[in-house]
Formats: sequence, C-alpha cells, structure tokens
Amino acid sequence: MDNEVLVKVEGLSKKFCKDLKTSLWYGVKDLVSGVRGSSEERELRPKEFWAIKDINFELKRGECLGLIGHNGAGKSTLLKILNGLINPDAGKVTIKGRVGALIELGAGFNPILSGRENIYNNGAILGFSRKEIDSKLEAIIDFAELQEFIDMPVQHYSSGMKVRLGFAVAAQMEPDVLIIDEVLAVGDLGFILKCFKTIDAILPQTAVIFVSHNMPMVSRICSQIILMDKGKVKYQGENVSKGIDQYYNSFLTGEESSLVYTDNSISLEEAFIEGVEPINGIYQVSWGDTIQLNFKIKNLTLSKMPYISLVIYDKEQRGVAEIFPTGQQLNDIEYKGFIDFSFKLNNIYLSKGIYHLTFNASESKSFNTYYKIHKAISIKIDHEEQMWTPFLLDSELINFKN
Ligand SMILES: Nc1ncnc2c1ncn2[C@@H]1O[C@H](COP(=O)(O)OP(=O)(O)OP(=O)(O)O)[C@@H](O)[C@H]1O
Repeated sequence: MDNEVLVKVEGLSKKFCKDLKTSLWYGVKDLVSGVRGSSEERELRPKEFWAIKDINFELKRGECLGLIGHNGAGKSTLLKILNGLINPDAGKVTIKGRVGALIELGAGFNPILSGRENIYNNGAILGFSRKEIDSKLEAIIDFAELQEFIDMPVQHYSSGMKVRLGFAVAAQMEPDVLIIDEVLAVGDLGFILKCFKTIDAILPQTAVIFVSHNMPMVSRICSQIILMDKGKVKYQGENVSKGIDQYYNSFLTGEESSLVYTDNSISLEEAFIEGVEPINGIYQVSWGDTIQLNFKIKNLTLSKMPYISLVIYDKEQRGVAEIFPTGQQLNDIEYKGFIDFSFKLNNIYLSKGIYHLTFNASESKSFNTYYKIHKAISIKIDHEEQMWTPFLLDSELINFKN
C-alpha cells in the first residue's frame, strides 16, 4: 500500500495555438478527421506550439512532486491535464484514487451558489455521499475560517476566501492525490502556514503535486522535482536543491548593479573579491571560505571618511545578513580622490545559492546615507552537501551518553 504508484504520466504532450481564429479552424478540422477516423495530427501546424512536451513521471503515496519553472513554462497546463480539465494531444495519465485539486482561483466552484452548497457539489463530484459530506462540513468550514460567510454566494468572496474554501475542500476530503497550483500564494501568511501544516499531516497517505515559485516552500515539502522550460523538462529527479539551483541559474544573465540612492558626494567605482575570478559577473565562493571584499570609491565632496556597511540578499531579495565592519575610522579626509576599502569576511556559512551584496556608505553606522547600490557584488556559494536553507550552522558533537 505504501509504495503504491498513484500517478503515472507517460509521454504527455499538449499543444496550443497562438491565435484564436486558427485554433477554431484546427478544432473543426480535427473534429472532421476524428469522425472520419483518420490519424490524429501529431506535428505542429503553423501558429501552434507545445505548451508541454513529452512529460513522464511516477508518484507514489507519501511523495511530493514540485513543479517549477518560469512563467509560461507549462506547469498549470500539466496540472489541468492531470485534473482532467483539458485533454492531452499525446501521452497517457493514470491516476488511482480520489483527486483533490486547487488549480485556478474559483475553478470548480459555481459562483452563484453559496460556499456551503459548493462544498456539497464538490464532495459529490469526489464521490462522497450527502451523509459523508455532512460529517466533514464543519471541519471544512472551520479550516477555511469562513463561518460567517459560508451562506454567501461564492462570486462575492475575495480571492483569499476562494482559496481558503478551495484548499479546505481539496485537503479535508481525504484525497489520495492532492494537486496544488500557485493560487495558494493568494492566501494570507497565516493561512499558507496552516495549509503547509495540513500538507505535512496528509502527505504520508497522499501523493502531492505542488506548483510554486516559492523555492523555500518547494524545498521544504517536495521529495522530487521537475524543472520545466518552454514545455520541456530541464531537470527531473530527487535532488530537489539541484533543480532549484538550475532554476536560479537560469536568471543569472543580465544581473547588473542598480543605484538606489546618491547625494552625489561619492560614487562606487570598483567592487570585487580578492583573488577570485567572477564567472558571468558572479564570484564563486565555497561554503566556509574567508574572503576579502574590496571597494574603491570616488570621493567628490566628502570631508570625512564614510562608514561602509553591507547587506546580503538572497535570490528572492530577502535580507539574510548585515555586515557592519569594525575598525572603521571616520577621520577627516586630506584630499579628494579615490578611497580603497578592504574588508575581511570570515567563514561564510551561507548555504548554497546566489547572494547579492548591497553597498551602503553613510555618515555613521546608522545616520545620513550618502550612497546605496544594490548588487555591488554577486556571490555564488558552492557546497557539496545538497542543502537548501538560508544558512548552515556549523556544529560538532561535544558530549555523548549511552
Ligand atoms: N487555453 C490556452 N490557449 C492557448 N495557449 C494557452 C492556453 N493555456 C495556456 N496556454 C499557453 O501555454 C503556455 C504554458 O502556460 P501555463 O499556464 O501552463 O504556464 P505556467 O508554467 O503555469 O506559467 P505561470 O508560472 O505563469 O503560472 C503559455 O505560453 C500559455 O500562454
């Protein structure tokens, strides 16, 4: 039972047409050729493209597949085929058991019916009797936190309320397969955290397919990953952090520093890491390395030394660390020109991934900014361990009793 394959996808492909008129014309042609019994059109015709091409995977109970990729990569199309909302042009999907799905905002709900009536409708579609739905109703309403609004037509629900109801129905109906698209992100943080707690709880009995652009969430719950690009698989496997790395690496081109603020008293002329050659503008550093950061600024009007501080941002623009180098002396400046700063950064324990340093020069540690620039230096931290958390803490065993 535990190792039962619940979802099997073989050679799945779906094509779309870029223009509606042509698409309708092809639809009529396909209908006629279908009636005549002639073979299906497998090749692309003018204006058609593969939204997904040759996707294969198997998912067992207790496993969670993360689907990641740029906008338009084909993730939602794949989910819609799995949920039976659209038909593939080639390939086969085999799903065992009950499918709970949260795909499009409001999809699966009748807008003129109330939340309560929609719960009964959805439950019936999933094969539950009225009595069974009765017994689950309170739990669903409680989970969705919609007690007050459950008798209001769904068309008057806010986006977050629709997601709450959708997830509550999908997750509380004991699905064997749970399909969740990015729509979950519409919920507020409290609800998203509650959803993840629920996913953790039902995962041992369920096969979960999860689409997200939120890599920390993907890395937290997924046991395998498919990185899609223009409908094709770019990475597939159980090494989730490798897939995420590849996804992030696909954004590496065109990374340029961006000036946030200047009062025209200084400008940053150079920023680099001593002894490290950047690749595509990114300095490759190993986890735990000690590095030397060098900055050259051009002083235009300052008469005192500025205070330099740095902030490290991860790929998703979350600040993960601040650096206030000690030993800086805010003395008078003798003459205008260039000033070189070198800072040592001991043992970087940030985990694998890309980070950007924001350079900040101000009158003192927390007063009067002169100059601020994002992505002054970009760093890629390498580590042989497959980890994907904001940073790694170094620890050693100091005591052990048996
Ligand atoms: N019904 C449709 N008719 C024509 N093209 C479509 C249709 N549905 C999707 N597409 C196209 O298929 C491609 C894949 O879309 P899809 O919604 O699957 O991407 P996605 O990976 O889910 O993107 P996102 O991250 O933005 O949600 C896109 O180019 C999209 O324009």
